[in-house]
Amino acid sequence: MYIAIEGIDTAGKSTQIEALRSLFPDALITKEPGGTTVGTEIRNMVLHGNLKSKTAELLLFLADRAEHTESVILPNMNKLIISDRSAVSGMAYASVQNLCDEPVLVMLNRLATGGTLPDTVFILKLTSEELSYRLSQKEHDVIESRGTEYLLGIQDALIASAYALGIQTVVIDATQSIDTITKEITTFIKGAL
Ligand SMILES: Nc1ncnc2c1ncn2[C@@H]1O[C@H](COP(=O)(O)OP(=O)(O)OP(=O)(O)O)[C@@H](O)[C@H]1O
Ligand SMILES: Cc1cn([C@H]2C[C@H](O)[C@@H](COP(=O)(O)O)O2)c(=O)[nH]c1=O
Repeated sequence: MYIAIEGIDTAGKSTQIEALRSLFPDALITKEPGGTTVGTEIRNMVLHGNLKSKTAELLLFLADRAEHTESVILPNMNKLIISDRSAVSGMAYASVQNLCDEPVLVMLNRLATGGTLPDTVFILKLTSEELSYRLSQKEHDVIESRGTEYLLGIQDALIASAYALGIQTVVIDATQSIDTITKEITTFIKGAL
């Protein structure tokens, strides 16, 4: 089973992934962008570089996804795969840039993944207040520096994108305690395994 934890920046994805790592020791834990050696370079280029072109940004995330699918996801399809982000983020973050229509984004993400998409995504949903607070507690990368309103728009787009890709979606209130969220995700995974 292939699942992804989704949510806007600071929603609590990495925190949940670390909890799931100890609860599911045999699972393959990975992430996008940066789940491969090449992907780490792409991640640095996009998030900490000086890209001018939004189209180049989209294509680099797609390149990361193609490399990640071929070298991490496909060889481990016999395991429980838990990924921090997926094509759902790819669709959602790109959709607010107005570079191309939704069907084109679906097509590009299907090309990058060869159609291998998560079986289920868990979308951690933040309130505006909690997002502002969590962002105020950290240094911002290129995308986080685009601000709260921008990220809240992406949060809506995450749900729409999972639907457009036909992926089963569980939306979780990310302002709940860390343990409550972990239990919600764990109960679902155990029921599906
Ligand atoms: N349920 C929670 N309640 C309160 N604080 C939380 C919760 N989950 C995570 N946090 C805190 O919010 C911050 C962001 O969490 P985390 O790094 O897990 O988010 P993320 O979604 O992986 O972020 P990013 O996408 O920016 O890497 C951290 O300081 C973390 O301790
Ligand atoms: C996969 C993907 C990600 N992004 C954005 C989302 C975040 O702002 C960063 C990744 O940072 P994180 O610490 O791993 O959350 O990149 C994007 O714009 N497009 C994508 O396809």
